[in-house]
Amino acid sequence: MAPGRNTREKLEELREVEREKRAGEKKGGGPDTNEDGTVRFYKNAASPARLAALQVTRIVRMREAYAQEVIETVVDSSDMSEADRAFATLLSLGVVSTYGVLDEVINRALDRPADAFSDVRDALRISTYELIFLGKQPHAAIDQGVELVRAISPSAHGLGNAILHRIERMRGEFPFGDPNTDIDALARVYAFPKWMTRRLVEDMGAKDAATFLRVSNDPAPLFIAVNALKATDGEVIEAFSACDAALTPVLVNGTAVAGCFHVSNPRVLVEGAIARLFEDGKILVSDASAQLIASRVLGDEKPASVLEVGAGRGTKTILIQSDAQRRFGSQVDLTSLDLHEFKVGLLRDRARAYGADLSDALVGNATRLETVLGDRTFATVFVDAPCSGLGTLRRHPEIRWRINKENIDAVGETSFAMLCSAAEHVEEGGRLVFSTCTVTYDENTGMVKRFLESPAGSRFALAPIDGAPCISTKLDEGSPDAHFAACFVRKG
Ligand SMILES: C[S@@+](CC[C@H](N)C(=O)[O-])C[C@H]1O[C@@H](n2cnc3c(N)ncnc32)[C@H](O)[C@@H]1O
Repeated sequence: MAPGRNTREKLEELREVEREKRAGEKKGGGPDTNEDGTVRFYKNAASPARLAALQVTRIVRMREAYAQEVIETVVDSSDMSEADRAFATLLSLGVVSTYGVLDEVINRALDRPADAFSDVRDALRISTYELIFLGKQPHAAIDQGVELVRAISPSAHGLGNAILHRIERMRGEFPFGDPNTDIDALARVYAFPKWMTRRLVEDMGAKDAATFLRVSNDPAPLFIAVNALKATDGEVIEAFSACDAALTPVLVNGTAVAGCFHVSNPRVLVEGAIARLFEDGKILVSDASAQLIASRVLGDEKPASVLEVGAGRGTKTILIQSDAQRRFGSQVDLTSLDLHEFKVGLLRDRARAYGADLSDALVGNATRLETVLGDRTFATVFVDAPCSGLGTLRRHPEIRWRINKENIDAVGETSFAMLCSAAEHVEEGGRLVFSTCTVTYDENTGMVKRFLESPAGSRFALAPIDGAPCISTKLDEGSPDAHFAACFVRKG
């Protein structure tokens, strides 16, 4: 998860910021904005796909929203042709993922970076993306860019024209250095913040970091999990093959994950028979690495009680119960906990819909679990920790520009405190499983080391998973997301 997102307070705060920005930009001659965040454009000749991308990227910027969610409301539900919807999606995701680099390029073309206020920048980013990252013909990209500027601020079209021509003249110099020797140029090529690129190279080594950066810009593959609480694998495979869609079993790090399948054609999910599998709670969408980790939480023997900390909206809760059903023939006694009441509400609804039993679903701060649990202990405690989410950038391309070093440190502190607090609630001989969906050393291997060296961790030993010290899935072409998990056993 991206740090600190999705709370109602945060949304309210963002709306307030947006109202203020709207008032400020209006004074500066900006366009009228509707309540849903869309802009009322001035007369222009920009193509529908580019205008839609402008709406999406502006809303993502102003509301700090996830691009995929805005695309669903602005693009997917529009009456544009399929080709236009695809182009609008390509532009929207491209712009939000390359945001900081586009701004750097635009700034290089400006005498003073403040010369283009934020609404005009939204328009310029689209054409700059087309020129720099899509290698589009200058004629079309610049003409359309000027129209986008006109749609936002008719008086700024001359400025827009001048800036885009300057960018076109400098594009041969991009990435302004040799990516093989200059880390800032490497960051620009793959559109990552420079500090993050340096950190990834330090943590992973140059070769793995370059693969990670490259693959993070690919479209995310689609995986489903068969919910063994409601369906069999055979039934689901048959339903897909009746729709002419093959399901491929998935190996993650060379290990088979029961009930996990790759879907090669995402469009098939809206087919009647497949949509019904979702409605009936027989399948759910979940990354294959997340499915692998959920299937390793319970260990070889059915535990008498399980506590899941950081349960969120309950995807892994459902997967854990589905795994218990598959392997032990019945569900486990499971208590879940999350900080946010609205997530716990969603978890309860989803658990019911998917047939997953909950002994309890608690709201509480897991850095101080004793305030909610007293001295209760469990045979297995699973901490699905909040993290920087860098392993999931293909699904949330915009978050790389929202995270900073301080966020990563802060979320790491929360995660460490959750792990130490959870350790107090593991029975003697019990399991403590820790997982993240990120790749930084401090949040993964460094966290394991830090925990084992801490007073809370001194009573635990690292227990291998599938013969390895931990699960660490790496990004590669077509691979699942990069996740991490480690398992500790409480010494007697
Ligand atoms: C990686 S996400 C969980 C994803 C979830 N397990 C799933 O499978 O859908 C981490 C979760 O930790 C929760 N969290 C963050 N800080 C917390 C805290 N101090 N106490 C309890 N939960 C917290 C977040 O609300 C978030 O839902």
